[in-house]
Amino acid sequence: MLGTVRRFGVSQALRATAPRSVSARFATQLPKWQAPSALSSLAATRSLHSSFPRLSAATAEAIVEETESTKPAMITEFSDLASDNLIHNTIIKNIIQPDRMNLKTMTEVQSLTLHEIVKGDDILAQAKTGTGKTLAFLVPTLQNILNDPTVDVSKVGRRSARPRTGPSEIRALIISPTRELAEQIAVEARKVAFGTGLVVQTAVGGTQKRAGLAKIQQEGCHLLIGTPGRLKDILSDPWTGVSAPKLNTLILDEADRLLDQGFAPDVEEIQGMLPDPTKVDRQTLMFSATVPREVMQMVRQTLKPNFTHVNTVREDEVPTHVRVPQKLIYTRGLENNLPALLELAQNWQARRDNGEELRPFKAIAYFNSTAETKVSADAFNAIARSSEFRQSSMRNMRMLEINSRLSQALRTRSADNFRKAREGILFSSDVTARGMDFPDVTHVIQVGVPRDRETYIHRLGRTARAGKEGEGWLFMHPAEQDVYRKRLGRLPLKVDTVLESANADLSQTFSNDTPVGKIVNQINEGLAQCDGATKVKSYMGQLGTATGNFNSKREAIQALNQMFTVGYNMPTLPELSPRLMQQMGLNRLDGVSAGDGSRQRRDGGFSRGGDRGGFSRGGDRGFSRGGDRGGFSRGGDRGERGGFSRGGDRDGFSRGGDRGERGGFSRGGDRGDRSSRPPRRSFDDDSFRF
Ligand SMILES: Nc1ncnc2c1ncn2[C@@H]1O[C@H](COP(=O)(O)OP(=O)(O)OP(=O)(O)O)[C@@H](O)[C@H]1O
Repeated sequence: MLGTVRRFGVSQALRATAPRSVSARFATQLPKWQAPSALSSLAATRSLHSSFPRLSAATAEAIVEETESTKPAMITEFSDLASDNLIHNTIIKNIIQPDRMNLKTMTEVQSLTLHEIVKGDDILAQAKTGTGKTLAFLVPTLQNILNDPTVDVSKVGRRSARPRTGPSEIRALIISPTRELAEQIAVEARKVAFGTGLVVQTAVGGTQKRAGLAKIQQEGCHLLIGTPGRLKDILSDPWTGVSAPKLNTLILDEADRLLDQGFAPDVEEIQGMLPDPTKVDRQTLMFSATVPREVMQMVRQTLKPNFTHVNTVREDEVPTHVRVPQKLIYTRGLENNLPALLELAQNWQARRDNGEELRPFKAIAYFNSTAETKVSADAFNAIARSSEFRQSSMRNMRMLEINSRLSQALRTRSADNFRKAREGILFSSDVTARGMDFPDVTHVIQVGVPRDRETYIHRLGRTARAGKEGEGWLFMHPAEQDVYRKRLGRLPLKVDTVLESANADLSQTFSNDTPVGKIVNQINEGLAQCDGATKVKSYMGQLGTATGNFNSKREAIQALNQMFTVGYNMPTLPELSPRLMQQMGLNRLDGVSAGDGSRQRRDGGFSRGGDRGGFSRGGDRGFSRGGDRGGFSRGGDRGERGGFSRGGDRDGFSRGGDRGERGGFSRGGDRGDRSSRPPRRSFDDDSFRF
């Protein structure tokens, strides 16, 4: 991958040119400003908040070793940040006041980066998911803007008056890989900046560009937060009047994602639109829970040579929270995934009903293909509408769906509803895998082996945040075993056999007399109410994932066919066009249904009720057009990536006509240079569609 990324030249564009020494401080090389006095308060802090990731013993030891008496003491309490005017009183109040953010003690990553950022250093910060990285970069960045004498916030507090800022007053820019994350960061930033006069704005895809621009023009902007596509769009368009000639700080949240080949070209272009770093000094901050080795080199080329590397995940540590139990469920077939998911929810609820003190079941189920997300959400929604469910103790569970195929309004609504929900399941693609801070998620369930280790870690990180407990589950077909080992490496997953329906033979007929039979029948009824076309899309979507994940293509096809006929109860398999079969290397495989889709059309196409199957809506174009996206097409947002091939072939690989896409299988999308990486991604790949 590095080779590819280097070709894009991001490092050049990103590099600040001020002369620097050549020392980067790494991992446990902790802030030089740490003084021994901090350790007593440290111990007190930890005893108060034992489960929250504060400074670890190893860190503390390292701190003692690294201590230089000339450096200021490390601060661990937000209230102490007022000393030496380090952080503006208004910001501190916003953070600590009970009626505001109500936070008291800084997390490890916050303590370890604050001084360095205020000092103006470039930083790479790696800390586990849910440990407060957002505030770690927001607080000092907002403070730095306030410290800038050319920033005018003199009209603060006067109701009608806005501070004197225009669209060209942007001092800091935060790039986020997803829209939802950008919005979430903005909400947090506005809380921190409240009453300071600093103006925070967003620029994210899927929203009305004109309305967003008008807001920036009317209200001005000091801190802009956005997604790569929209940022590029507005910064490159002279008619928007939005530019950043005084920009001093650039922040890449989920930095490894933004430096990956999918986003790197956009990030590079955005850099090119910012002031020349030889003329306007620029600080660059990178934050993520994961920094794979490949990206590390890229980071080094990107940051100033003496950047500070704060890594709160020890080298010898698995970068998932030890306190998150992670369970591996082998499923008999792909059709067992949904029954197993329902059983998991029911088991939890039954324990609650029996008086165990458990939090309400609030889960995110991650799928590797968008269409599978939809089928699953549709089936569970149908179940939730049944009278049996509505009379059960699970009746308050919300069944929500989020993926890039939904309009931005629906995505936002789903995210908001899930945030507010006390209990429920969010059926999600990877659009929520990074950074999203949904409160009180008790379970993260990953259906199928994810594309890479980082994805596993970030998805898992949606639970057990800010010191809370949580569980991780991975549902996996036995034929994914090899890829599981290669891709995920060392992780603390334990095989669990508690879910009976995961191993049931679903080709049998079940009576409602047994718990498993009841679950299977509920799922069957739910799936029976799903659109046949959606099921075809799900098959097609999973075709790419399964052939990439399974030990062999033959096993993948068998498993998919079984899921389609037995699980989805569809009588005829989707036909694959000769061209598609050739491209996927499926030509000589038994079980592949070759054709042009006429069988599905003859049989009734997109009938509701799920018993007749479906194929393509319009004429004889094969699987889907851009809008349908039956698995291979791409579409939706600007800035999306991935998919299969480019070039709009109508046998199922068409692009959705969106702008700014790149990558994909045919264009080096198999990351051949990441030898340990999975070569394939789902064809209706969602995590590239932000
Ligand atoms: N010092 C603190 N004390 C208690 N809670 C905190 C503190 N700082 C942040 N939080 C809360 O912790 C939660 C997680 O924070 P945040 O979303 O910034 O995590 P993150 O490290 O960025 O996670 P991810 O890697 O998933 O993006 C948020 O709800 C946030 O409000």
